[in-house]
Amino acid sequence: MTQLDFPLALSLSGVSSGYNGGRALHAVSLEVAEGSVHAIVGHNGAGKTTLMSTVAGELAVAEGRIWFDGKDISRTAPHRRAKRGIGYVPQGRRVFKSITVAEHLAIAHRDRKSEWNPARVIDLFPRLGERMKHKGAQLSGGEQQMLAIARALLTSPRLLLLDEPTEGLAPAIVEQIRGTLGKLAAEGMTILLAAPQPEWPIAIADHISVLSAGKLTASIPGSEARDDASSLLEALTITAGSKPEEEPGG
Ligand SMILES: Nc1ncnc2c1ncn2[C@@H]1O[C@H](COP(=O)(O)OP(=O)(O)OP(=O)(O)O)[C@@H](O)[C@H]1O
Repeated sequence: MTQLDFPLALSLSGVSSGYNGGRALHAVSLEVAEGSVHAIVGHNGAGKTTLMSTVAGELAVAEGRIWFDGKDISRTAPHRRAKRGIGYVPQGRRVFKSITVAEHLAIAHRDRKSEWNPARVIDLFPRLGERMKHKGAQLSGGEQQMLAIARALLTSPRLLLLDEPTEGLAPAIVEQIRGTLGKLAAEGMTILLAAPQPEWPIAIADHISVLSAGKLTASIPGSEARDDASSLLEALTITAGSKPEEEPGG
């Protein structure tokens, strides 16, 4: 699939954002076609989380515009973006330690008429079905990640944002998460995900972009990356160790 074959689900135009008046993201322009998987790869500190939380609305857009489903959501509050169909799986998972898997799912499943329900997410992640009475603190990292994705799916998103969903997980679990995301993508879910390296996303991505020091420095179709990932790896190598630009007074 090329970016032009399908309508756009998400579009960023010259988006900058950051912390304490400074910028960690610099004029990022990005298009995610409906039903496609777009992977953002970049080293630690490249700005992946900043980008994801800006799209989710947790971080304000300082410059530029974000469109979702053809509407300008640049100033839309996070809960309204969620209502419009943006599901966010943040880095670190944000699973509650003291409540059970069943309770997490019940809380997330607010809209009884939605196309996703606890039975459907358990179908996708059978392991969660076996851990329903376990509290967040008793879950492994992989189970917490599954729960974080399940919780986002229960909001019936049309765009799923995943920030480093395989961070710290064993290879077998990474494979499982990749398989599940591939399945969701095959069912038509639009996915924007962030990862430090292209290794695992390359198999499912329709498009891969490199983020470095808050700027997009390379962007190629997934099919091209699967044939030859050298340009991506080169972009990552060139930018290894580069630091985000300091803003005066930032
Ligand atoms: N809460 C914060 N306050 C101030 N600066 C921050 C904050 N969070 C991130 N930064 C800075 O913004 C820049 C981008 O960080 P960000 O977390 O977006 O990168 P990342 O690519 O997600 O890295 P990682 O892989 O380590 O999560 C870094 O220089 C980081 O130090």
